[in-house]
Amino acid sequence: MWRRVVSLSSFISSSRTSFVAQTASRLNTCESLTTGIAQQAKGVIAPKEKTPFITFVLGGPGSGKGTQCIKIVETFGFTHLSAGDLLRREIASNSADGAMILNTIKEGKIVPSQVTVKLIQKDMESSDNDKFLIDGFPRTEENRVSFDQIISVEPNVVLFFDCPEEEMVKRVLNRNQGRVDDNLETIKKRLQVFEALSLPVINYYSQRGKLYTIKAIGTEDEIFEQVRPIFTAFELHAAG
Ligand SMILES: Nc1ncnc2c1ncn2[C@@H]1O[C@H](COP(=O)(O)OP(=O)(O)OP(=O)(O)O)[C@@H](O)[C@H]1O
Ligand SMILES: Nc1ccn([C@@H]2O[C@H](COP(=O)(O)O)[C@@H](O)[C@H]2O)c(=O)n1
Ligand SMILES: [Mg+2]
Repeated sequence: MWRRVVSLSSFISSSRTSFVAQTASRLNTCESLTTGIAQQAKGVIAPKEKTPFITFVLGGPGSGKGTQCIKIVETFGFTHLSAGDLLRREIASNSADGAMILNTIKEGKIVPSQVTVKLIQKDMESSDNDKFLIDGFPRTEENRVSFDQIISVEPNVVLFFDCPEEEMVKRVLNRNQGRVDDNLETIKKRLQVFEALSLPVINYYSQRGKLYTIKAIGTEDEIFEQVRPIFTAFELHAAG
């Protein structure tokens, strides 16, 4: 179904096969699609566009982003795209960028934005959902600008899991998932990168009124009770 719609979407979009155009085409029903496309091709009606609902999920290493994303997906039906997981998937698939990504992650540094944004874009475009949690992104100002240029959609919500450093270190060292960056040396570097490069992005969204800060201490359920009303409010808003 998605493949067919993608190929048809080239009729809708004029010069660039944008995410919005592809999303718009997905939102048409199969039946109305053929008629709609034909009418658009003749210039009778404008393409129906629906912008996806985007949540960026930010916080230091081990602050609990991935853990809370699982709960948000279960409760609110988002699609979870973890930038770190997408990069690890590239390493595992032995892609051309795999070795570069592995070295960057081991060093606790940030992978060039275009690489990460293209991976996010690919998963967004192949999803039937229009609600995305983009976890661990944007980590830098360069990430943010690159997303803006390539995907051209503003986030609706930016969550910031604010966790004390010593708690983050403790959680990462206990994580036990075999990650190459879960060691004290790399964690120290990741914390430095977070402070120097990610905090400015968090401040950027705070100034634009998009930031929701969660106190990321306590049990997983207690933390989720701070998250829940944010999305409930958006659901009510959409319904009302
Ligand atoms: N509230 C919590 N209390 C105690 N441990 C937690 C809590 N939330 C998550 N954890 C545990 O802490 C570890 C790190 O959590 P998680 O992987 O969700 O963090 P993250 O922010 O995604 O980290 P990273 O940026 O490194 O991917 C995991 O082992 C997780 O089970
Ligand atoms: N936007 C991003 C996100 C991640 N990375 C690299 O992956 C590492 C692990 O990320 P997690 O979100 O799983 O913690 C991270 O330390 C970076 O090396 C990135 O470059 N850009
Ligand atoms: Mg994570």
